[in-house]
Order: sequence, then structure tokens, then C-alpha cells
Amino acid sequence: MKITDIQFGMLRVPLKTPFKTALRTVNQVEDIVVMVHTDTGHIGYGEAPATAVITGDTHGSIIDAIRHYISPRLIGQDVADLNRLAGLVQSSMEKNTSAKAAVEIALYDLWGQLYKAPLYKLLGGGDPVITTDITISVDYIDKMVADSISAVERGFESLKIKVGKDIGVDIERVKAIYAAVEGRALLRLDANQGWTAKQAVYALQTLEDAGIKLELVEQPVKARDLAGMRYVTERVHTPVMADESVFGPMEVIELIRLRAADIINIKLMKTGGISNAIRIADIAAMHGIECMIGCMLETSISVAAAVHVAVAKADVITKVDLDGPSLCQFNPVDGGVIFNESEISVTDAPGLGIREIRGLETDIAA
Ligand SMILES: C[C@H](N)C(=O)N[C@H](CCC(=O)O)C(=O)O
Ligand SMILES: [Mg+2]
Repeated sequence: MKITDIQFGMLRVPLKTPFKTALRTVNQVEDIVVMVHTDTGHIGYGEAPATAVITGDTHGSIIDAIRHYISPRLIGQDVADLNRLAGLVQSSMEKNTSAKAAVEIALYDLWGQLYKAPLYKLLGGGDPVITTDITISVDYIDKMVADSISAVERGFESLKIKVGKDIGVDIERVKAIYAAVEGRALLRLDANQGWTAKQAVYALQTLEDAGIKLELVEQPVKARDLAGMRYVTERVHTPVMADESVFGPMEVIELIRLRAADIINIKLMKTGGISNAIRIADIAAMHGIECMIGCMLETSISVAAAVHVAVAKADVITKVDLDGPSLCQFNPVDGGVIFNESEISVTDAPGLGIREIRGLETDIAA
């Protein structure tokens, strides 16, 4: 199975409700879809969101990276040489992790199609059903409480509460949500870098002293502030998770060396795809550190790939934040992973199992 062409499309899907974090507000998913064509007629699918505030990637940079740096290395190559091709993708240029992820995901999809097996089985197999949390956007307290109750009524047993806007209000936000859903859902906080280390310790100790048990706190301080991450980790009982602080395996090794977090959030859009996500899971497992697998604002194309990784690496990926498809007003994908609110199931269709993507705009400019 030889690669003959790589094409792009733009996929726009409105969100059910605006997605608000300490870093940004978004109303719709607008992702680049990558289609890797082969001489056998098989097509591999990948997807890349332009999360400029986290990865630095924009629509233009994703297309440019694939068109001018990644694609020329792959045309004519054999999909059976997957590891070598993943290496070509990773070494094509610095950074640009979302572009690399989209192409790698499509290559892994084709690899599964080549061997007529679902990706998770080729990655080692596992229980085909996993459970995700859902994000509660940062907002007025009453709105966050109402959104949390609604999520619990939809069956979500784990809520990812966005904070990081104002330390005093954040504490009140968490207290109010905890009181509203206590005993019915676990609370994860994500400050998206919005606090200083001292603020984070103050907020978390205040919540702990009030008897509020949190499952974890994600990225309390600035991405590059590893000393701050360590400061928080050493001073609170709540497990601290690194998100924006870690992209690839080298950063994970450094984070572990510094003991700067308790848990690692793996996202394909930070790792540059599946190969490095697996490396990080293996490094974490060797050090006895748990991982979450997360996503950006992505649909069920790239999130499907993350699901296959989560299923195959469930020994170390013990937490799942793959709510992108649940945040969308509709699923544009026919076939593939089944997203049913908190329950996500892989099927035994080859690769990612994607048959068709509806509403794809293929006339996008460079
Ligand atoms: C969508 C997912 N639950 C999530 O919250 N991801 C964010 C970043 C998403 C974005 O801004 O596109 C995170 O974990 O920080
Ligand atoms: Mg996060």
C-alpha cells in the first residue's frame, strides 16, 4: 500500500454551548482534515485543530507544514513501514505538533486498514469501552452549577471544571458545584495556566480545608513554570496534572525528574501523534505515574485515534478527557468509534473505521 497523495479539507461543527477556558472562548470546531490517499484506493483520515494559544498551530501553519515539509517525505512510501514513516513525520521540522498528529493519525488508520484490524488491537488490544468526563466551561457561578447538574443528569460521573479566571470567584465556583453534585460526580479542575503558584496553593488548600475532595487539578500555573508546578505539587493533597507543561517524551522525562506533577495529560495534538503518545505512556508506566488522555476541540476523527490509544494503554492511561465529540452539536463522521455521552466504544472496523465525513469543505486555500 503506497502513498500517492495527501489532501486537505476544513471541517466546521458548531458547539452545543460556547467553550470557555482561562485561555479562550470558542463557538465552533474548525479543524483541518487530512486525507492520505494510496495506490490501493484506501484513504487514511486525520484531523488537526488550530489551538494557537496552546500549541502555536494555526490553520495556515498546519496546511503549510503538511504541504511543504511532511507530504514530500511521504509520497511513494509504503504504509507497511509505519515506524519509519512516523519517524519521517516527526523529524520533518521542529514543533508543528498538530500537523504531525493529523498525518500520523491518518498513517495509523491506513496501517490498520492494511492489516484489516482495528487500531487498538494492533496496539495491543484492551477493553473496547472507556468512560470520559465532560468539560464545564468557566462562567457565572449559577451557569456553571446548572451546566454541572445537566451533565450529571446526562450520565457524566466526572466533570472537568474550568477555572483560572479569578482566584476568589474560582473558589466559590468549585464550592457551589461541589455542593450541587456531591456524591454524584467527581470534580477535576483545569486552571489552564491561570493561577500563580501561590494562588494555586491558596485555592486548593482552602478547598481541601472546606472538606472538598477533588480528583485532580490540571495545569494550575504557566506552562513553562515547572518550578511553580513543583511548588504546588509539594504543598497540596490534590494530585497535580501537567497539561500545557508537557508536549513530548523529553519534557515528560524532565517533569518526572523534577517531580513537578503527579499525573500527565497526553494529547495527540501536543505529542505530534500516536507514536510519541505511546512513548510517553511507556515512560510514565516505567515511573509508576498515571496519565490522562485528553483532546483539544476535535471531532470524532482525531478523538477516535486517541480512544484507540486509551483502550490499548489502559494500564497507565487511567483517566479520559475525550469529550470533544460530546461538545459538538452533531457528529460529522460516519463509522468509526461510537461516542454516546460518557460511554465511548471502539468497533472492530479496520483502522479507525471511518467511512465518510459529512460537510467537509475541500476548496480551502493554502
Ligand atoms: C476539550 C477538552 N476537554 C479540554 O478541556 N481541553 C483543553 C484545551 C482545549 C482547547 O482550548 O481547545 C485542556 O485540557 O486544556
Ligand atoms: Mg488542560
